Amino acid sequence: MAQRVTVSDGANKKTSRVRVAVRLRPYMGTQDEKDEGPCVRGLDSQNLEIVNWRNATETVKYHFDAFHGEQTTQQDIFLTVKPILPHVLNGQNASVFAYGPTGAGKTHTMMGSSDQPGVIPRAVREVFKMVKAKNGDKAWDHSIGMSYLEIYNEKVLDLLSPGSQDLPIREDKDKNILIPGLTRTTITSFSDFDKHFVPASLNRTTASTKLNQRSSRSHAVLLLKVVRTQIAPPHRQQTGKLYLIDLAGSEDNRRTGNQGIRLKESGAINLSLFTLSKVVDSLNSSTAVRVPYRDSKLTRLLQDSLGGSAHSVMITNIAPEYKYYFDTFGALNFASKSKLVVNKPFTCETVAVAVPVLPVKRARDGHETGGSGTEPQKKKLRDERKTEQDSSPSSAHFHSPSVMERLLALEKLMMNSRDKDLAESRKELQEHKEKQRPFESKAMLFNRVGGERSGVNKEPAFKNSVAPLQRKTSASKGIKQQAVVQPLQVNQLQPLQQLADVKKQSVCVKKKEKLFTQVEPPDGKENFIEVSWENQLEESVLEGSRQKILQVLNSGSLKELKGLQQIGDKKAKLILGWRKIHGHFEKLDDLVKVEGMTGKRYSSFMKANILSVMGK
Ligand SMILES: Nc1ncnc2c1ncn2[C@@H]1O[C@H](COP(=O)(O)OP(=O)(O)OP(=O)(O)O)[C@@H](O)[C@H]1O
Repeated sequence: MAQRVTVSDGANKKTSRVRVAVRLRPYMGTQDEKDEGPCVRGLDSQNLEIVNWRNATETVKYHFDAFHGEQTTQQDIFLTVKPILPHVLNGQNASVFAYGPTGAGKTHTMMGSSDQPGVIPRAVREVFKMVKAKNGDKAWDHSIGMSYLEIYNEKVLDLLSPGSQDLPIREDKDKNILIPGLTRTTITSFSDFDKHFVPASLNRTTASTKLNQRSSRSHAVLLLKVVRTQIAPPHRQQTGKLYLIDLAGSEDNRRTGNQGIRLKESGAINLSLFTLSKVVDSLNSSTAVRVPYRDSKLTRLLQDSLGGSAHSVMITNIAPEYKYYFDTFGALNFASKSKLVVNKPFTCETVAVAVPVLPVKRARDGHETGGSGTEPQKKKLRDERKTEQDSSPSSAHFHSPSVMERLLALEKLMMNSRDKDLAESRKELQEHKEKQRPFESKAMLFNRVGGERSGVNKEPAFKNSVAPLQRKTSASKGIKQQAVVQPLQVNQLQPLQQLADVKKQSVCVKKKEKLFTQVEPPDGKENFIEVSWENQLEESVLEGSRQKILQVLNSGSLKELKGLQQIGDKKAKLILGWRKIHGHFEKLDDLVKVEGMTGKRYSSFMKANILSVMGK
């Protein structure tokens, strides 16, 4: 019976980090109508930089296990993958996948062409070569089987048996992932493989989108199973699996022009890619408790071949043209959460024209089409559609002026005008409250909000304190902004100071998280509370309000966002910009990741908005 081989270098220690390489495809004039030049460039074999959209005079620098520039050959890419292949012959599992925006070169990297074969044909050839070499010792017999499937709209379809139904993914008692009913063809040579692989590839679902004439609409997964059987007794047998995956491209439907079926495909693609990014994050994080393999078919399939004892290489494909800027930025952030902002000018020609206008333009576009669609859960996907349909009522909900809104606006006014007599303002507030008996209990809560805010008064008011977009003029500010980003991998070559900055960033995150639940200490004056104001509300009411706020944050237009309490024009744009890069807010707490939204402001924002929602 096949046994699972694990590699252990300590109890419960994850042994295999996902190795990340980035490949920059050559600049294509045809993809750049405005002739703006590249927005990203390599620095050396591990580092690259991309123009900072917030400040065109700066670049954001990334470090990876490997960086492959525009001149890279298919063989160079294969050499990044080659080291993991021998493990498959030792009964271990491995996976290689190409990730990146649509049109950035994933299929070119994985499949290639007849004159420039990609990772898949090269890896298969190499496996045969290794098996041949091993067969020389006569101790083990090897057999190789191939399966080939696509995951299309969250369905597992057999590419070697077109027309088959959605196949189930199961796990056996040894935690091996199996797909009952999936064709497995024994192959004895590379030409044998080619004979099956080429026609089966034509079965893959592709379609033309605005960004790629032949865009892959599914994740194509080639599985090689190498079974190694000991010739002499006790005839031990080991099975190693190699997954070679050409992922569908992450998509921004504002630019693909996707509608109807394409849009549905896109939702499924983005969902699985989002889950994949969470899985990779968890695997590379020392603190993650649960790896969310089960959240998509793709990651479920890869469960025994990605992370744990398996060996994985992710090739992130990126494109240099400005029109891919946000896709590239998103892909790089997925590939490495450990980024460094440096105050170093990029070449003037490449930054002068496009960057500063992009965020605003795209944020507006976002509302017209309902966002990029990077949804964390299937449920959210459904919710998103529902949200699209419900968008007007939702907007009305947050725009209809209410007593609570007016009360809160009054309080905001109080906070904004520092010179205003506090006692007088409170008197005014009290008058409003008295007029509205039905809201008495809520108004009491509001008073408490005001109490907590008495400490906030010492800080600039929200509207006036939103940081301008071009604010990264010092290294310290840059680092502060990254505080919301968890490092994916530690850059061994980073100077000590930079490593210290990364550490600082985690501390910062912790502090912010604490603020969410902490009740601010009394300031010795009036209106302070000892217990969390949330405890005063019924949980279901609170949850309902939170959901409404989250819905607006995730699908609201600029106008709808501005309808939220304490969200002005600048903050609304920053939220839209954040959404564009990172996808949706999974939870409300994620709002602190938006520039300028401190833990304190977040607490205040939540109170104001929950009360506002309740007051309607
Ligand atoms: N390194 C490269 N050198 C030359 N041409 C490339 C390179 N990478 C990609 N291309 C070309 O760019 C175009 C888009 O590439 P490809 O289809 O591989 O993108 P993709 O990321 O797989 O897109 P999708 O996700 O939409 O399937 C193709 O015409 C391809 O030949």
